[in-house]
Amino acid sequence: GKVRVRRGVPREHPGVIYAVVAEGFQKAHVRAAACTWMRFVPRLHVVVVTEKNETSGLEGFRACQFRAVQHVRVKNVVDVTLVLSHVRELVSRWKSEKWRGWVIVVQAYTLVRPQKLAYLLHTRPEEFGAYSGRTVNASQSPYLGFLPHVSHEHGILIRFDALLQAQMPTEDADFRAAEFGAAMVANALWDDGVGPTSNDRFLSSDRARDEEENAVTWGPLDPDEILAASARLWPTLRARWRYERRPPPRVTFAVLVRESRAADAVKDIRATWGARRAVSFFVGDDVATAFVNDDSVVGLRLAPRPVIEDTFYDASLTKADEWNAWLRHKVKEVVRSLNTTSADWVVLVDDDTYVEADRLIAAISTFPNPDEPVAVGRKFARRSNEGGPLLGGGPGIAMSRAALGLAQNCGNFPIISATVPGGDGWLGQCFRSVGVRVYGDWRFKSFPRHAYATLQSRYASFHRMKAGGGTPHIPSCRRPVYHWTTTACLPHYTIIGAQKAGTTSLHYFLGQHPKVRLPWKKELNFWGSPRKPPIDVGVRGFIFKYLKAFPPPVDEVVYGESSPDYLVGPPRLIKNMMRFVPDMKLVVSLREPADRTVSAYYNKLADGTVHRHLNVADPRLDSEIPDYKPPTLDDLASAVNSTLSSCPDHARHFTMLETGDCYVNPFVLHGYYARYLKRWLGFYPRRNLWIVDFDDLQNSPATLMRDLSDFLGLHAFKFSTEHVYNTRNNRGVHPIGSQPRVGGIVSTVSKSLIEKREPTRVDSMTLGILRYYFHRPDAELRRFLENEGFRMPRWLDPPRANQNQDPPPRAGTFFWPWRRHFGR
Ligand SMILES: Nc1ncnc2c1ncn2[C@@H]1O[C@H](COP(=O)(O)OS(=O)(=O)O)[C@@H](OP(=O)(O)O)[C@H]1O
Repeated sequence: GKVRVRRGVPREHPGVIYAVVAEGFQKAHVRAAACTWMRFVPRLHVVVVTEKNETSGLEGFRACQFRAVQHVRVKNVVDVTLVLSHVRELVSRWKSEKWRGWVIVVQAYTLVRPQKLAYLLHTRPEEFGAYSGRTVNASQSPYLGFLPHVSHEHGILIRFDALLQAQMPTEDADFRAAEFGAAMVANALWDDGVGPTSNDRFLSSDRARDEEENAVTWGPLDPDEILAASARLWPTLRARWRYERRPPPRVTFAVLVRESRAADAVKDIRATWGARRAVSFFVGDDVATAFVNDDSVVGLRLAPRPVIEDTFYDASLTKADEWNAWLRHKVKEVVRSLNTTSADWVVLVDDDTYVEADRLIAAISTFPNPDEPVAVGRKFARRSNEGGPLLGGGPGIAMSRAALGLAQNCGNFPIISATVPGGDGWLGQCFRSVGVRVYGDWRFKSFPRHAYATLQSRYASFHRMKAGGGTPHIPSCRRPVYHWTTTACLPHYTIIGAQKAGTTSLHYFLGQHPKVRLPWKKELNFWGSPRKPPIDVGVRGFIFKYLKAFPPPVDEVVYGESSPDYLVGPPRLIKNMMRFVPDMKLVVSLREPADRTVSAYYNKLADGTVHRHLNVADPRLDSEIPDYKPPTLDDLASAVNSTLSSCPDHARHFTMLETGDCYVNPFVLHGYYARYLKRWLGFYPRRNLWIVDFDDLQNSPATLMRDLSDFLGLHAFKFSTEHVYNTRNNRGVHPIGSQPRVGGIVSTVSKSLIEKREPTRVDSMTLGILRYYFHRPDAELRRFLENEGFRMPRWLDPPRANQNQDPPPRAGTFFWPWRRHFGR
């Protein structure tokens, strides 16, 4: 019954575990409520409480993709004591007595503002006591009216230590009701000396509208109200501000610019995130500002800075002192020159930081009042003891205008150690001395290491975007990736197979499109290949080995790769791809499997890589193995035939790559398309998959390319499809020898030549065996394509005329080619 279990509450949202009673609601309603809370707080720790068979509540939370969801089943969700006992048991399993956090029990029909609650608990914990909520007076309460208790409808907030101490009443069958339970809890806590604190931040629905600003919860709301409220509250911040008729907070960005790179940094920031924002640049000396003539660049006229570069963490304390002293001086001057009246908030940020300004403003606006002295940013956890409550200056320090006003009066502070950074250290000491409260916020990111995370994340700023300075140009390709070492585009499509089904032609045909960029070679085989079993791909590999294989990003282009071995890859390969590119478009070309086998065989024979293909662990070429005689196609077919007679169930057939009991060589087995396609659709949605009929590539390539580029969302283009790539007589992609050729030099032949070419003679018996072998896989493929609603490739539709007429081969009959081979 567990959903997704992640241990521990994330540091960023200290200490509130939400026990949500989600029973008897429609999924849409739970989702509306849950997704509303979660819009800005993706990492709430939620315990979903349901009765036995209830699933809609769980699904509602799942739909919002909460990171930490746990499921508790209780006999009766209406009994609050029961709910709390279970939750207590669960929480105490992973939280020790020392944990200073809170548990809040709310109903799925209670709307919550989690950030506000976290903020209040952090700033004014005394307001909540050990046990609080909206108290219900005796006359309103049908049960145990003489005991003060809080209404379960608006949320019951209990400090975890009080919950642990409380002697929970045992279940009482006669009094199963929420009020009763709440009163019993109150009673239990009361005995321990803590009564409930009445708190009007827990609002009942009828007062919700008027007191919205103060409230942390509203309840009960009926389902439609939940939907309306979630639509009303924060579909986006802008809508919310519009609804509340209050202007969004005015935020000014102050960028500390390093003198040596001032020109580039200012240009880059103006070209990217600074384009639509109020940004001032502060440079320490006048020389560096000479290049611009505008008010947004402020020269501070500081004394020339010391010549120590970047190395201050390693430098000796004396040198670090000198450097730190200069930085302190600079930050102090910047703080002094900022205007406290023109903005509600000021964000101090380094010049190698990329700011997602909307997200940053969203983060700030959870602090409603700019007249409270608060500062928000990334906390330096380890250094805080030394200097004060330190925030890292790189990813940005946001301070309210009240905090700024106070900080402007700060004087000098001594440098405590070389590890307390200069400017940030000064600010920390300053904040402490004037009583500015400092909050850590995970959205200020100091190293955006995870390229993929930055795309999907809710991070508000990314520090160290480009080593050595400047905000990088964020490419406006469809799927940009930013990383502090690079910018790139995520690939949009991959041609995953099948091998020998014209993937090279497709690859280079697509490459003709003006919007398509191909990597430096066909077949990167990055996610895994037969000779490189897929390991879990890491971020560094993804960036340096994969993204770097593509040309540098330019506007509005589409990146695509082709590695036909992916199709037959194991699940791990697909998972790797899924993790980094969850909406990759997949293109698969299908060729009549017996023809495919023949083509694959003759190509490997020409390459001298038959042995390697059959023994993936051994990279040697055929010619490198003494006395190696590659098996003939007839040999291979007969071997398959004997496997089929001893092992008639195709499901048990495997190549050596996979584990299984009945061996079938990969030349043949890779034509078992249904098996592989099903595996892919176990991960990727059907809409991401496009199936090409090889027959169309041969006969109507123009139409095929038109449909394919439609699927990839490319504008109409006239592809030249005259040439045929990578034919068996004219190998372009693969080695004739050992090294693959570089992508640019791919040999093609014109179609007319191919048509004139002498066909490779294949023994009819061999072809018969192959065709017979593929009856079952083809039937499976046909069913699969039908079920998934794909167009049938021509070789399956209409059914092959002789399909049922081929006599089934009898075991032993077809051994003659084998014998012939060895007889010589
Ligand atoms: N446009 C067109 N028309 C007809 N046939 C074509 C076309 N493009 C590729 N081909 C044939 O496809 C075979 C090569 O497939 P791949 O490029 O996928 O091979 S590989 O897996 O990348 O090695 C190879 O098949 P064989 O020649 O039978 O080996 C190519 O001739």
